[in-house]
Amino acid sequence: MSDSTNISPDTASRTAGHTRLAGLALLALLAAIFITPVVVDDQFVYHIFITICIFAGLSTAWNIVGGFAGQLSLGHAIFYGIGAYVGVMLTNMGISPWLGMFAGAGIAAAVAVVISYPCFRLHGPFFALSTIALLEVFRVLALHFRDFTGGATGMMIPLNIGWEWMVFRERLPALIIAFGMMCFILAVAWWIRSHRLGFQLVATRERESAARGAGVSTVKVRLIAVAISAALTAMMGTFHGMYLTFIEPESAFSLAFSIQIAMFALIGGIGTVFGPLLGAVLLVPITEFARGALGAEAIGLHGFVYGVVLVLVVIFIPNGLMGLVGRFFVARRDAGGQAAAVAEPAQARAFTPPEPGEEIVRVRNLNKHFGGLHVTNDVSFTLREGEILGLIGPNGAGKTTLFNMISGFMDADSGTVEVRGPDGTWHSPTNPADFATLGVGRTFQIVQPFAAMTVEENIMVGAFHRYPHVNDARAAARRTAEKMGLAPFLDAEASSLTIGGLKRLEVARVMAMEPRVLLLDEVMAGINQADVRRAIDLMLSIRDTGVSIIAIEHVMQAVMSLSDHVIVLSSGKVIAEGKPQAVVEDPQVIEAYLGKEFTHA
Ligand SMILES: Nc1ncnc2c1ncn2[C@@H]1O[C@H](COP(=O)(O)OP(=O)(O)OP(=O)(O)O)[C@@H](O)[C@H]1O
Repeated sequence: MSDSTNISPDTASRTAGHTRLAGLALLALLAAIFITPVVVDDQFVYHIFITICIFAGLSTAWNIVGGFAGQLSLGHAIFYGIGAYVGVMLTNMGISPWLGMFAGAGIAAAVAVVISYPCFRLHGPFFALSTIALLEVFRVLALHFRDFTGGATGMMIPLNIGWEWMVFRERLPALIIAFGMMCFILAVAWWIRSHRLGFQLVATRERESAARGAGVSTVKVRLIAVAISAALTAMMGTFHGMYLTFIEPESAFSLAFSIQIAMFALIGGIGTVFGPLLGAVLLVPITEFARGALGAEAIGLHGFVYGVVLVLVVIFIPNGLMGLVGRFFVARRDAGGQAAAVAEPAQARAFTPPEPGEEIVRVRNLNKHFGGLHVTNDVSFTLREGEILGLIGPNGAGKTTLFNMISGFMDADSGTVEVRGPDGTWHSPTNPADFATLGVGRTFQIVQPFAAMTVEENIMVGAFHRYPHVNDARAAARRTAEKMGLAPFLDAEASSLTIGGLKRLEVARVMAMEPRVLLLDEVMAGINQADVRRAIDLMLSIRDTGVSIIAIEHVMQAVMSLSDHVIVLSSGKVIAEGKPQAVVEDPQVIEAYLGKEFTHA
C-alpha cells in the first residue's frame, strides 16, 4: 500500500506561518468593517456596514447547519422571525430586548430541534423542500394569530431610546451591537469547526456511514448544530427587528430572506468559517448602493445581482471566495515545498501465531433475508482475544451483510451478536455507536474517506472517539499515522491519496479509535503484491497490540498467512471452518469458492 505525494518536510512551520497571515488578514478586514463607517461618518454608509454585520452573522449561523453539517436549510427565516417577534413582543410588554434576545434564542433552539429531528431523515433537495414548507407554516401562523403578532399589519416597537431598548438616534451604537454580535457568531462558528463537534459534523456531511463507524452519533451532532445555529439566528433576528423598528410576517418569515442568507455562504465559501463574512462584504454594498442609487426602481435588483455573482462564482471559483484564498495559500506552500520521503511501513517478518485468549465476540444463529433471498443463513461463530479470523467466500455469499450486522449497521431478522466489554460483562449492542463504545471498529469495502478533510483530520475523527479534546485527538492521530506509514501525508487532502493510501487511511481512522475488535472488509483488494506483503505485516503488528481481527479477504496469500481460524461462507451458510490449511483442502470449499486450480497451485 505504498504511494507518493509532494508534501514539504517543514509543512508544520509553514502552516503556522499561513495561519498567522490569515489571522492578520481577518483582523484587518474586521477592523475595516468597524472603522470605515466611523471615519466616513455618513448615515447611509453606517447603514451598509450595519447590514453587512447583520447578514454576515446570519449567514455564518446558517453555515453551521448548511455548510458544516451539509443540511441545506432554506427555512432559516423561521428562527430569524421567532427572534424578531419574541424580541418585539417582549419589548411591547416592557421587557428589554437584551432579555428578549435570549428568550427568542431558547424558543428558536427548541423549535429547531423539534422540527429538524424528523426532517434530518430527508436528504438533499427533500430536506430543503421540507424546510421551505415549514417556513410557510410559520408565516401563516404569524398572519393568523393577529392578537399576538399584529397579523398582516405587523408590529411597531415602542420608541424608547437607549441602550436598554436597543434603539438609538445615532448609528454608532447600532454598529457596535451589530459588529459585536457578528464577531460573537464568528467566534462560535470558529470554535465549533476547530473542535470535536465540527470534525464530527463535517465527517457526517461527507460520509455518514463512515462517521457512524467512527462512533459519531450523527443525529445528535446535527441536532446540536441546528440548535446552536437557530439560537444565533434568533439573536440576530431580535436585533434586526429592533434596528428596523417594525416587523411583519411577509418579511420576517420570508423565503427570499432565507435564500439570501444561504447565498452569502454559497458565494463566500460554504462550509468555511469566514466564507459567509466574505460573501456579505462583497454583496451587501453592491445591492445597497444599487438600491440607494435607483430607489424604488431597484426593488428586486438584489436578486438579479446575487444571480449574476452566483453564476460567476460557480463558473470561476466553485469553492467560493474562500476557495481563492485557499488557492493562494496552497500556491505559497507548494512554492516552498520539497518532495517528502515516501513512507516505509515495517518490514515483513516471520509469523508465530500466539495462543488465542478468551471469547470476545459471540455470533449465534444470525439470519437475514432481502425479499426472497436468504443472505445470512443461521450463521454462528466465536472470535477470541488476539485471534485473526479470516472470512472468505464467493461474491454475494453474504460476508459484507454479516459485517453490517456485527457492527450495528443492519438489524438481523433473528439471532444474536454479543460483545464482551472491558470489564468482562457481555453486551448486545444494537447500533454503530454502541458497538464503537464497546471497542468494535470497522472499515468499508468501498473506501469512505472524508474527502474535504486532510489525512490528519480524517484520522482525528476516529481519535475523537477516545480523546474528546482536539490536541489529544491530534496527537493520537499523528501516532496512528506514524504506525500506518501515513505520517508524510498528514496535510494532504484525503482525496489526493492513491487507492493504496486510501485503504491505509481507512484502517488508520478505525485504529485511532483504539478498538479491541477490528472488522476489516477487503482491505487488500486492488493493491499490488509488494503492498499485500506490507499489509499483512501491518495486520500482524495490529494484532500484536492486543486487537482481535475479523478480515473479509479474497487475497488467499493473506488469508493463509494471517488467519488463526477461517470461516467459509457460501450462499449465506457457513460451509466450512477451521485452520487455514484444513479449510483450503476441504472439497466443498474447493467446489464452491477456490476451484481446482488453487489446490494445484
Ligand atoms: N441492501 C440490500 N438489499 C437487497 N439485496 C442486498 C442488499 N445488500 C446486499 N444484497 C444482496 O445480498 C447478497 C449478499 O451481498 P454481500 O454484499 O453481503 O455479499 P459479499 O459476500 O460481501 O460479496 P462480495 O464479496 O462481492 O463483496 C448479494 O446477492 C447482494 O446483491
